Amino acid sequence: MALFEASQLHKRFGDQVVLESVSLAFEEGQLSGIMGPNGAGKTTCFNVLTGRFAPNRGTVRFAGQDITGQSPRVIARLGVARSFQIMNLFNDDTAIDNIVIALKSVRHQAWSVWRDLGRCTQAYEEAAEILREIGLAGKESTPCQRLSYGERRALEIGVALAARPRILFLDEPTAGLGAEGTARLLDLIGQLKQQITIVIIEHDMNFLFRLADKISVIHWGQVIAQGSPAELRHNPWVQRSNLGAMAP
Ligand SMILES: Nc1ncnc2c1ncn2[C@@H]1O[C@H](COP(=O)(O)OP(=O)(O)OP(=O)(O)O)[C@@H](O)[C@H]1O
Repeated sequence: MALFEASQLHKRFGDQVVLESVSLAFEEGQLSGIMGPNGAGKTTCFNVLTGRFAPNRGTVRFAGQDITGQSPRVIARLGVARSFQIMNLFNDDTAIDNIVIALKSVRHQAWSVWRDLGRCTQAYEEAAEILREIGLAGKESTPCQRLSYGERRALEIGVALAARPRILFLDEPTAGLGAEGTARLLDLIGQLKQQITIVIIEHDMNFLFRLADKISVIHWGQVIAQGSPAELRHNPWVQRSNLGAMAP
């Protein structure tokens, strides 16, 4: 059984059907990619999978449990983390404080404990370890707004990892990154995929084809193609979109 499964999801906004019937399965330990044209419904799909919107029909299961229509908070607590196209960081706080605030051990504490965080060395050690994992060792005390754009994108992933999730959803992680930043992120996510199940929406096909174990193409509110990068290379739709050339 897949770690995370969506079955026949249907989502409409008023009269506009965005997801007609989308079924997806993400296997534990794999990196799954989602691609498709602009406006195809990829972010809406993430929003339904992670609880921001309830589907009109269909089911979502995580680790064998039906989580359809549960709130983002409940779903996050079960071990599902996500990042957004637009970054969600506290710009005035340091890199390490952004991580500390998001730590599972800290979030579950009372506010009085949070105020005493300056003395909570264990939380800071855990956060420093996450900063090392995402390649930001040495930037602990740097205010978030003084980090480069690429460093902030990495920090956002660190914030998601701070919840120690079982599955991580990343919405267009390369957005706004140049070639060098994208190459660094490729290395980072390549390392993270050894430790955690990851699902990525990505427009950068080269990036996705190099990282993903499996890719699903969403178009017209449905999954129109699915397979490994090598399998997708032979898919007629992918070939027409001139994406097949990027498969290994
Ligand atoms: N909260 C909402 N209310 C109404 N319509 C919405 C809402 N969220 C998304 N939509 C519509 O759903 C459609 C799909 O949008 P979505 O952002 O999911 O596509 P996408 O595939 O992620 O696009 P992109 O690749 O450009 O990010 C769009 O027409 C959008 O306007």
